[in-house]
Formats: sequence, C-alpha cells, structure tokens
Amino acid sequence: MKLVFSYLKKYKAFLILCFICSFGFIFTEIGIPTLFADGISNNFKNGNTQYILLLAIKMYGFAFIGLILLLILAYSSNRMTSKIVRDIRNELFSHIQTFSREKYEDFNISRLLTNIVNDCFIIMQFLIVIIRLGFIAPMMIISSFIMIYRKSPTIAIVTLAIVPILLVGVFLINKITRPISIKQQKKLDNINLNMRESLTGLRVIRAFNRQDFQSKRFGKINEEYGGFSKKLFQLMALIPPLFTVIFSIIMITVVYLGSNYVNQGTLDYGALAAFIEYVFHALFSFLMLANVLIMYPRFSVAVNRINEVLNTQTNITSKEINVETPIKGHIEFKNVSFAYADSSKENVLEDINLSIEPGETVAFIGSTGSGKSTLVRLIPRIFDVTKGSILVDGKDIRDYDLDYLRSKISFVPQKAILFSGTIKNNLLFGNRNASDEELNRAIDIAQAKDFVNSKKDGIYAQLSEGGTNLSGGQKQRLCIARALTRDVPIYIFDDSFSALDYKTDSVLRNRLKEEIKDSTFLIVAQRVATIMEADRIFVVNNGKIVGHGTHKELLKNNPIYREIAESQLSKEELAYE
Ligand SMILES: Nc1ncnc2c1ncn2[C@@H]1O[C@H](COP(=O)(O)OP(=O)(O)OP(=O)(O)O)[C@@H](O)[C@H]1O
Repeated sequence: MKLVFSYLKKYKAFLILCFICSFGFIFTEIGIPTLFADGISNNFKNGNTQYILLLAIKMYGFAFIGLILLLILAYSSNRMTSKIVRDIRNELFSHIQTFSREKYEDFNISRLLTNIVNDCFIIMQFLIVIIRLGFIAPMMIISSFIMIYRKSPTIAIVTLAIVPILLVGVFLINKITRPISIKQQKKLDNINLNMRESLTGLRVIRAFNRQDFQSKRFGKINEEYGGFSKKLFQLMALIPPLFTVIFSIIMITVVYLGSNYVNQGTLDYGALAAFIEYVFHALFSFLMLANVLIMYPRFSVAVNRINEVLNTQTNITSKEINVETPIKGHIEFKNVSFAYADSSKENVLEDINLSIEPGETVAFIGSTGSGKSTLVRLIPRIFDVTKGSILVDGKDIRDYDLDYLRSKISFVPQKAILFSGTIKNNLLFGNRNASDEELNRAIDIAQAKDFVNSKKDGIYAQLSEGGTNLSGGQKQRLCIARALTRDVPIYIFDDSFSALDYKTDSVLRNRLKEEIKDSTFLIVAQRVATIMEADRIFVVNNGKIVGHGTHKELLKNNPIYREIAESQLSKEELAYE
C-alpha cells in the first residue's frame, strides 16, 4: 500500500477534489429524502401548489448538483488513477532497465511483462473504484445512521447489525481468495512465457511441425489459468447475492418496525419514508464497499508483485563521478574468475590474466561453451567478476561511472538484436547525434551499403520487430554499423561475423583496420579465418586461457589452436606447412 500512498500524495489536489465532491454528493443524497419527509410530514401543506413546486425545485436542484458532483468525482478519480498507474509503470520500466542480466533471469521476462501490463491494470481497476467509493460509502453509512438514530435508536441498532455480518463475510472472502489470486497471477506469467516462446520460435515450431504440440502445451497452461480464474470469480460472484439477501432481510425488518411505530403513533409517515431511504443508502453503501473489499486481495497481490520488483536492487552499481579522464583503451584482467548465479554456481572463467594494449586487435577463439562471450561481457559490466578485477587504463571498471564506461565501449552482441522502426533509427541507437554522413560511413564500413541502398526507402526502410524481415547476415551487418556510429576507444565484436560470407568478412575486417586505427578491438570468433590477422589471439579452453600469440606462433606452439585451424583451413592456408 505504501507504493500507492506515495503516489496518492503526489496527486493531493485531485484527492482533495474527490473528497469535496464525495462530501457534497452525500449532502445532496441525504438532502432529498429529508426534503421529501418534510413534505409528507407537513401533508404537503394540504395541497399548496406553490409549496409543492418549491419542494420539487429544491429536490431537482439537489439531484442536479449531486449529478454534477458525481461527474466531477468520476472525472478526477479517473484522471488521478490513470496518472498514478502511468507513474507506476514508468517507475517499473526505469527500474527494470537498471537490472543486471542476472536479475532479469531471476524474475524472468514474462513475469516482468505481466507486472507492467496486467498487475498495473488490476491496480487501476481497484483504485478507480476505491477512490470513487472510498469516501462516499463510509460517509453515506455514517450520515444515514446519524439521521436514523436521531429519529429511532432501535431501528438504527437493527440496521447496524449488518456491520459485523458484512465484516466477517469480507474477511473470509479475502482469506480464501488471496492464495487463489497469487496462483492465478503466476499462471498468467506462464501464459505470457508460453506465448513469447511460441511467437519468437514460430519458425522452429513450423519447421519441426510442432504446432499441435505447442497448442496442447498452451491449452494446458490456459486451462490451469482458467481453473484458478473460475474459482476466484465464482467466489466473488457469491458475494452480491448473499449480501443482497441480508440487505433485504434488514430492510423488511426496518419497514416492519417502522410501520409498528407509525401504528403506535411514535413515528409519522414522513419519517418512515425517509427512514427507508436512509436505510437503503446505508445498506447500498455497505454493499458497494463490500464489493470493493472483495477486489482487495487481487489488488494487494498485484501491488506486492510490483513491490518485489521495485525493491530489488541491481548488483551492478555505479560510482557517481562527474568528471572522468579520457580512456585510451588499455585493458587488463587480473586473476579474474566468474560464475553465473544459476544453481550450479561453477566457475565459467578461472583465474584469467591478460593485458591488451591500446590500439591492439586481439581475438578469442576456443570450443563452444569455453567462456569467450562471458569473458568479453565482463568488460562493459554486463556481469561483474566474481573474483579478481578488470582494469581499463589502470583503473578498476567498478570505479568508473557505469554510463561513462559503457559510453566508451561499442559492443556487438552475439545475437543480432534490432528494434522495430527504420534502419536509421536503429543506427542512431548507437549514437543519437550521428550525422547522416557518419551513418553512411558506418553502413559503408559494415558492408551494408548495397543491401540498404537496394531497399526502396533506403535508410528509412522499416524493420519489423527484431529485424525479422532481414537475413541473418544483413542483421549482423546493421548491428556492426550501429556499433560503428560511435567513435570509442574500445570495440567488442562477440562472434558478430559468423553469419557473413568469407569475402564480406574479410573486406569488413580490412575496412575496420583502415578506418579505425587507434581503438582497441576485441573479436570473439569461431572461424580462424576471421582472426588470423589479429595482433594477438587468445585460446580459451574450459574457462582458462591456454595460450596466446599470433596465428603463426599458435600454429607452432598451441595444439588446441592447431587442431581448430587444421579443421578449418586448407593445407595451403596453414602457413606453417
Ligand atoms: N546467462 C547464463 N547463465 C548461466 N550460464 C551461462 C549463461 N551464459 C552462458 N552460460 C554458461 O557459461 C559457459 C560459457 O558460455 P559462453 O557463452 O561464454 O561460451 P562461448 O565460448 O562464448 O560459447 P560459444 O562459442 O558457443 O558462443 C557455458 O557453459 C554456458 O552454458
């Protein structure tokens, strides 16, 4: 609730307006039966038309003002609620952006999506109702009771009997529905997870003809979600009829008692008519309040789930440093070990020591799963080392302002990730201030010029979500071009040439060498041809560096490298022969 209160405080003005409107509305609602009762009690002044007309005008006036106040209340509560939920969504989104990959994996992306879409929606539904009724219902109940009590304490006590019944009912419902709500939300996370996997993996599903299997899997999860939803809504649906029965019993009792008092002459007809109205208002308000309280468990589960995310702090923290010294591009790994925070917690990298000079081109090669990508991901702090330290220009990377450090590194990830929008917007993602000339240069170096120009709209061609309307090689080239829009001292290419044909791969690397001379290049690759011209090559095996040197040196001295090279190059290409 703290979460919602902090936002309610932010929109105090709206809240006060809602309170005033609610108060005014109650005044009009109580006023109408009071005027009517006066009319009956005065026997409508024995048919005095002027009196009746005035009374009617007053009652119309009250009803009209009540309507206006209710409209203002609805408008301001809607505005306030949508602003609050918008703010919660923004806060969630910004907070999630600070998460390290580890935290994303902890929560899983589908769960975070459900938080932003579904949990926020549940909060909005509840807030809209509670703000509208939160003031009106209790005030209406209290004022109706006061009015009843002034005329007949006995009838007031009978009406009050509903309070404990309703409270016990609401408490029981909350207790039963809360665990079901938690399970229902978890099942919704599963639906999102399954949907995401099925949509992103559509090509694989079709290629393996597994549509039926996927449909059955989705059907099962959907069924489970439906089961919990059914239980929850069945329970919630029980409440209105139950409360309506109690409501009717109390109403009949009040009318019965009231009629007796009229017969005994202790109550007049006008007061009885007003009573019925007051009791109706009080009980109806109770019923509305009970309905709101029934929604509470779902709301509180949604708030808790959002709080859980907001209270999770990222483990990749940044030092607040205003002025950083320029980076030249020297990189040093000192006794670096790293383990992913999954259940195995085994070291993926073990005691890595290496030093890379500014302007040097180094490459990492090794079998799959040997730890090459993990090693380069540690430099922009996508993960933090578990042991040891990484220094850039002699300073521990954890002592840099994180944004500054990352702004000095251009990283091309192994998986080519593009966003929906134009090619230009995707390239500007690398450097928002890049001129058209700089973008064209990056496209040219990345060997993407021909295919970009072949598009009808050129650089303004639209890419679909994830760049699915491009080939694997085209996507890779655009990702490389995006990285080249930045002029930085360190470039990291994590297996980003793998989808290029040999010729394009070679031309691209030559252009990189010619155009970007002073920067440090780190290239992870599976293909020897991609890295054989690097200044130095590091051979990674089972999380350890098992050799380094030039292509020729490694062919001579390193059996693992020689084995990889022999499996890929022809005898003529193997220089040592
Ligand atoms: N996010 C992760 N969580 C847990 N373990 C991971 C994660 N990413 C990689 N690993 C594990 O770490 C090890 C090293 O993986 P890494 O991706 O660094 O290898 P690689 O040498 O780059 O492989 P490849 O050439 O196939 O890309 C592997 O055993 C892999 O299963």
